[in-house]
Amino acid sequence: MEKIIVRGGKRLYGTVKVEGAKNAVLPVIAATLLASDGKSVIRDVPTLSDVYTINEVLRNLNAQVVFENNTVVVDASRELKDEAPFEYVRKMRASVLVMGSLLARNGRARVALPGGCAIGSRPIDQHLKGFEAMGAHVKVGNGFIEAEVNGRLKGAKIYLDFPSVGATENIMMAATLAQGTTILENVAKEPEIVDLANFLNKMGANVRGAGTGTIRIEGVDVMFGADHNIIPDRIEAGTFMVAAAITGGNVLIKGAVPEHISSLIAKMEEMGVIIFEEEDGIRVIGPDHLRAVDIKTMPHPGFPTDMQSQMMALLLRAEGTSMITETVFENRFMHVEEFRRMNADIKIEGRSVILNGLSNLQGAEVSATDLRAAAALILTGLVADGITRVTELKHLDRGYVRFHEKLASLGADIERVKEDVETFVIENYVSDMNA
Ligand SMILES: CC(=O)N[C@H]1[C@@H](OP(=O)(O)OP(=O)(O)OC[C@H]2O[C@@H](n3ccc(=O)[nH]c3=O)[C@H](O)[C@@H]2O)O[C@H](CO)[C@@H](O)[C@@H]1O
Ligand SMILES: C=C(OP(=O)(O)O)C(=O)O
Repeated sequence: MEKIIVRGGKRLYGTVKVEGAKNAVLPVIAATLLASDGKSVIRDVPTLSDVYTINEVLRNLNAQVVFENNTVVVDASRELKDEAPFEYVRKMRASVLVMGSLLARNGRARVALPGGCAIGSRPIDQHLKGFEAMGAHVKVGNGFIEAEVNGRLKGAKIYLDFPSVGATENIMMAATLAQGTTILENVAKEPEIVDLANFLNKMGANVRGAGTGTIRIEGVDVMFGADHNIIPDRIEAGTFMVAAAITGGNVLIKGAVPEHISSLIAKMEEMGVIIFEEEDGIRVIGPDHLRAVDIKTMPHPGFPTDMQSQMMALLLRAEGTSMITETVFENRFMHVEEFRRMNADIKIEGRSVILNGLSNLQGAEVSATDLRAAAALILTGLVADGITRVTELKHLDRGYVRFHEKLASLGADIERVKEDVETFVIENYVSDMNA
């Protein structure tokens, strides 16, 4: 079993560079399927397990994909297959993002139903509502969603009941090759939506308004491969900002874009963290005393749910009582029990968590329940007394590249090991005997 082992107590200093954004690169790679002519070259691609998974999905659909030196090259000019099987969708829900491109390109798409996951049930009804409004017949059965259209998709006016990131992206991709104009209302405004729109426009699409609440897409007849650099990962940047703050360190996070994380900067400043914008990134200096604050996760530009668990770790070091309310996912508090194993004074009340900071955090064996929980537990380990062992690293590898190495380069006492269960039991037995 692989584990990350952290010994708490080191302040972090130095510079760390942010990778390309996971949540931008996945839809962009899905969008390359729209090009029936020419190759797409996607740069600044992080070496995450999710990227390998989406590349496999594309290869399975008959696209040619090469991933080398942080660059993905896709040739989707051959005839594409229609189906994304369960083995990929199960590994990564974002596989469902190929549906819009396939439907637009082939007139048919069959994608395994994603099902629920550790952070909630995560339905895709808004994606499907959009496809149906554009003339597709959608059928769900035998664990698959099948969407089919007679001829081409037709532009439509679509209102999303919630500004879903995935639905905005999937419908946007489908609408690029539709006949006529699509007006998408109440859409997600995340920076990753803007990045996708920029890529689609380079491919020959006509998408306007990304980043606002309404997106207008004039359908085009054909799209081409294009060259694109992925935006920096604001959630990875935010995670290192918390790492600096929680340890009372001083770290320059290179490549971080302040405008993408203004809600996080505001909340950290409210807590007393010192933050400077520098030419090539954001500098974070952790103070000796942190103040408690309340946080509510919201769609962008509200506070990102993907930073909720890392901020929970930081608030455990703040003086006073904080409340975190999760409004985006209905079940994104699985990590709370793991924090309690580290002696955190924390409880769940409905969709909120109430926590009292400054309890004596203790190292423990904890299990990552999702990728941000993995990062949050490691961050807590940086300041806990003794040794923290974090397991279930497959979650971490979905969203962070060489996380432990980057923290070690800033001075953390951290390693990643393959530890068999027997050795661990014996070690603990010996240390218990010596205690
Ligand atoms: C690969 C990727 O980019 N993942 C991000 C994306 O996920 P994802 O695109 O899955 O998130 P959504 O914005 O779609 O989901 C937000 C909420 O809307 C609900 N919903 C969504 C679609 C739908 O058809 N029906 C419905 O009810 C979901 O269950 C959830 O409660 O945005 C989330 C919210 O910022 C982030 O946490 C994820 O990191
Ligand atoms: C929830 C996340 O990702 P995904 O939507 O890929 O599960 C995340 O990045 O925190």
